[in-house]
Amino acid sequence: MTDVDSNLDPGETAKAPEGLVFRNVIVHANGTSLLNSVCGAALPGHLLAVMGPSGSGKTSLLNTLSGRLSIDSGEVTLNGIPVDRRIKRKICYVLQNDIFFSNLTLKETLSFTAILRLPEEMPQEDKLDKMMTLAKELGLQRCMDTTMGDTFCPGLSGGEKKRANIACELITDPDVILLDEPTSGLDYGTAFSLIQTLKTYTEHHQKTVVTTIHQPSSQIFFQFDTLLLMCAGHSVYYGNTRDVVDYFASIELPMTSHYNPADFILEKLKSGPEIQEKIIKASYEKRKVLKNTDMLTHDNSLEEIHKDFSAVMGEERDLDQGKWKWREIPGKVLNKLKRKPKPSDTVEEDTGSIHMSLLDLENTTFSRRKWPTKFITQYKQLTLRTFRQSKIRIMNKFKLIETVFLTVLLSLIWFQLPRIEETLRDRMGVLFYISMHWGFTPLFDAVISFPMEKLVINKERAAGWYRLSAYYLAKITTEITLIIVQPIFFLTIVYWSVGLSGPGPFFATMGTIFVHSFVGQTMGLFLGILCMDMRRGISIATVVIMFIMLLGGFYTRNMPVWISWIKYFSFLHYTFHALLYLEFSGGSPIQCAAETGTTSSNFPSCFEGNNTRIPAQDLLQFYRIDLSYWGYFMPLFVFISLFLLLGYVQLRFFQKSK
Ligand SMILES: Nc1ncnc2c1ncn2[C@@H]1O[C@H](COP(=O)(O)OP(=O)(O)OP(=O)(O)O)[C@@H](O)[C@H]1O
Repeated sequence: MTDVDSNLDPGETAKAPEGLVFRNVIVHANGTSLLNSVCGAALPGHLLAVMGPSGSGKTSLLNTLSGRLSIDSGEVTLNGIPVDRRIKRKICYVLQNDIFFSNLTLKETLSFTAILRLPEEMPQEDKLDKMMTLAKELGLQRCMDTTMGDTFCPGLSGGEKKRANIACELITDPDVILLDEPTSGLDYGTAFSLIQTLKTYTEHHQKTVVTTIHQPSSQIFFQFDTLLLMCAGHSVYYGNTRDVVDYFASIELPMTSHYNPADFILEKLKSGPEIQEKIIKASYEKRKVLKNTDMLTHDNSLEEIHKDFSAVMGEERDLDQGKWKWREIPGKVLNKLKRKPKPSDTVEEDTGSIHMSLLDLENTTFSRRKWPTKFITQYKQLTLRTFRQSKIRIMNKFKLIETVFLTVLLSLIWFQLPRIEETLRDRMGVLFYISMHWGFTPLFDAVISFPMEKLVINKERAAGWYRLSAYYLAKITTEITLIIVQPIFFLTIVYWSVGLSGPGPFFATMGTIFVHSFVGQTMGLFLGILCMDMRRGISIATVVIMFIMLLGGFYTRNMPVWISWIKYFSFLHYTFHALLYLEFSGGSPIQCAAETGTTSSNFPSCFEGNNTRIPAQDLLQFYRIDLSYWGYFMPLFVFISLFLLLGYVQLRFFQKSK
């Protein structure tokens, strides 16, 4: 029997501790030591603040606790169970930056999150009820119809956005909530109110909350129950927040009066290598002294136990050498570590039933599934969201003005082109222009769309909200739907104003332009994914467009044979030739050029025979349109499949979501 076992009361069984416990965590990345033997614990109903100077390892610790950074040695457990892939889902991580789609309202953002992140089995009304209750609890009910906004368009305030960020994570009812500097960028009043809301929520729902914090005011500082101080990757203090000043005094670093304790601590931690070394050394000394005392067996106050925790957990080697193990802590001590009393007996209120139903679901299918919702739900929701977000980019009033302007301009420039040999060049020009415009506009739109969404998608993918395939498919369907509206208007007017072939070829031209725009869009998406940076994407897209345009068949009709194969890489070549095919093989015939002293027809059937009209076959032959319409149309589908596949592979395997 171990020393600790002998302290167990009859009938009391040793249990694993509740909450998030981390012991002797060592983490390296790229040859740098990020965390050195870091210890601490976050208990249900308590707010744990992680403080330290910039670069001390606060974010690294949160990344480790959330499972985004792997540990080299040590242990992280939740309710006694090592944090693995499954347990990771019970931990939510509120990132420092509030990353949202700016065009959506708060209500749309939260509804989308609730529907996607809550289990499929939960009725949609319950999901939305839960979302509304949470919004109310976080004080967001007044701004539900405000857009999220960004630097360019105003929307939610900094504090509201932060609350929204927290709400998106709390919606799944996680056991542990990790927050990276939730008060950064907020004024004192907003920061204080946010921490208070967080504290109430933590106590009310008995959540385990760990938050990093940078230079809090003394009022904010004392809202935290427990404090973990970091210095150069070491945990130099873990214990009750109120005791930290005494602790510093005990290591001969007394605080002068009228000082904010948080400022005092940070000042000390930043005041040079000597003091830092002293603080780090003292923390290890303290652990050594405390390890031999029987601190877990006497009737300590919770605060004392917190202090003892830090000492005990710092001595993994001793634990491993067999004195006693964490899971063998006597039940009577554990009871002290358990829940704080709830502030009221009616805390569950109307969330209770939803909370319960969620727990029931947790224990059934939900916990066994990789994704909270089915593919079809994800696809539907993502399509709706992408539609709302993208429609402002693709269908804004400037785009509409541009389309109307070009429609009028083209209609006037080429108005009712006579079907005569002299205007063949213009006829080709208008068809080339149409192909170019409706290929390159979606290409450019798509190039910038992925880099714009990158941050949101990476955040959501890292937290496992949905399948990448659902997002990718939703993105493509939405954008192509939005993109084809404008060519319908443009073509319907320009085609008849110019006087192109006729009704049959009109519909075929429309179909060809749709598919052509789709090629442009998929190519743009691929380039956007490849670059993931708007400026680089646009530069590369410009070069690619020049290449495609040059080889499209309008400028380069007599290339040297040895290089002429290069034109097959230009999707514009196929569309342009398909449109020429439709134009020349259908509609009323083209009149031969009038014979004058200086000019004559280029077509033998005109100048050798007595034809006054150019046979369609001669026109196709003259412009080297060797394939049928379908022969030019089908390669466009090959381009679409290729770009879709390459884009997906790039996103899936080469763009990390962390
Ligand atoms: N992946 C990495 N590879 C190498 N070094 C890293 C990596 N991540 C973090 N670091 C380094 O580890 C140290 C701790 O970084 P961390 O972001 O955890 O600090 P922090 O306390 O959160 O700082 P801040 O308050 O400024 O956000 C820093 O010196 C940082 O440069």
